[in-house]
This record gives sequence, C-alpha cells and structure tokens, in this order.
Amino acid sequence: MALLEARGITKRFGGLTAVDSVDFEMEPGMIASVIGPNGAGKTTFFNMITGFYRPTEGRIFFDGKDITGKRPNQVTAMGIARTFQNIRLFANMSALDNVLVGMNCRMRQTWYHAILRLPSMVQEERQAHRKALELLEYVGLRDRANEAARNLPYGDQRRLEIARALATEPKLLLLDEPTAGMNPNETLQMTRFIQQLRDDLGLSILLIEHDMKVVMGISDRVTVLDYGKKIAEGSPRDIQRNPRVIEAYLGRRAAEAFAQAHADEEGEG
Ligand SMILES: Nc1ncnc2c1ncn2[C@@H]1O[C@H](COP(=O)(O)OP(=O)(O)OP(=O)(O)O)[C@@H](O)[C@H]1O
Repeated sequence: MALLEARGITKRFGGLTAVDSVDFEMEPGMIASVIGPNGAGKTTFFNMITGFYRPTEGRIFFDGKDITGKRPNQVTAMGIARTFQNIRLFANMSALDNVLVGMNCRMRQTWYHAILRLPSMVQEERQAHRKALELLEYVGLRDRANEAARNLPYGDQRRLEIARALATEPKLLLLDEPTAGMNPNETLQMTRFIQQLRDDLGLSILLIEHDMKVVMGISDRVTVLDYGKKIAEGSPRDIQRNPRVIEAYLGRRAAEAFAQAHADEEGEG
C-alpha cells in the first residue's frame, strides 16, 4: 500500500493554477524528489501535503487515511514532518529547546499536569530532555545543545531543523531544498545524511531539490513539475534522458540538440 497518495490535487490562487491535477504516490522507505523550474509549484505541492494549504481540488491520503484539509499540527501528529526552504528555527532559543518544541506533539501530559508539576509530568519532561539530546547527538550537534540556534553555522542550522522534524517521530519527512546555500562539501555531507536517515530510521523521504547531482544521486524516483503540471516521473536515469524535462529546464533547442545527439549515439552503437 502507498504511504502517501495524492489524487488529482490542484491549488489555485485567484486566476493562477500553481498545482494542476497532480497524481502522486510514494511507497514506504522510498526517497523521492520533486524537481522543476522556479515557480513550477513544488513548494505549493508540499504545502498541500503538510496542511499549510487546502487543495482547491483533489484528495490526499497518508497511511491509508484521508488527510485532505487537515491542519499542519494534525498532519504532523499523523506522522508527516517537514523542513522549510528558508530555515524556520526559533532563532533565540537553544538547539536543545528547538528539538524539545518538536517533541511537544508527542507528549501526553496536559497543561493541567504541567501547572501542578505532577510526577508524571516531571518524568515525561526528563525523558523528552534525554531523547532531545540523543537526537542532537544523531545529527552531530550534541556539543552545541545550549547554543542559540541563530549562532550555529548554516549547515548546522539545517541539521537542527531536521532534528526538530525527527523529534515529531515522523514516518515521512519532507525536505524543501535541504542543500540550498551549501558548498559542495556540505552538500555531499547532507546527501549522505539523508540516505542515512532512510537507512537507519526506515524513514520515507520526499525532497524538493535544485541540485541535480543530489537528486540523481539519491532518489529512487523523480517527479517533474512544470507550470503546476506533472510532466514526467521515473528513475533518475529516465528523467535525465526525458526530452520534455530537458526542454523545461533548458529550452526547446537544447532538447532537440540533446535528442539528436542521443539518436546519433544510438545509431553508432
Ligand atoms: N500564497 C500564494 N499566493 C499567490 N500565489 C502563490 C502563492 N504561493 C505560490 N504562489 C504562486 O504559485 C506558483 C508556484 O509557486 P511555488 O512556490 O510552489 O513554486 P516552486 O516550484 O516551489 O518555486 P521555487 O523553485 O522558486 O521555490 C508561483 O507562480 C507562485 O508565485
């Protein structure tokens, strides 16, 4: 059974159709990427899955349940976590507190327990604290636990955002441009880290990414959007050779030149 399934999802903003009747499926344990030129609708697609936007049309199913129109906190509680294109940490809070915020959605005690400082509350807080430190250790930030998020180097902030997302105990993690603004070495490390997340934790990962080396290196499947429409879907190898994709990225003449080169190559072989 698919872990995530979108059926004909559409989002219109006034006269503009940002996402147009997109069907999408993801199986558990998969790393999938959504690519496309600027303004293709990638983030809008993410925003619908995570409850930030309600689809104008279509339905979204996660783990067999209809999540269409659910609020972001409900979607998170059901097992979908995300990071953002522009890092959204609590800048003045410590790395540890940022992770604890993520953990909040899994805590069972209520404000009532908190006010009365009941033993069950104190115990749950201690456990959360320990788990948050473990998560920081996992993402390589254990020794920066007490540092304010804004003082961390950029690559570490991205890792912290992932740690906060992991704290919600997701089954599916959505990463919006996880390597944006990184140098080649940081990008390589992040790419390995994403693979590790899937391999160690059995997570399913959906990413938006502009760096084709990253996309082609780690994706099981790539979905291409252009002007809100899905124009191609397949393995990295298929996508790299797809004339419609090349055209969307490079323009028609480049696509024709590519197709010609390909035909020549096959003719020779
Ligand atoms: N809240 C909004 N109101 C109006 N238009 C919007 C809104 N959000 C997105 N759009 C428009 O929808 C289209 C798709 O935008 P979106 O941000 O989803 O694209 P994208 O593929 O993520 O682009 P990029 O790669 O530049 O981040 C764009 O034309 C954008 O201007």
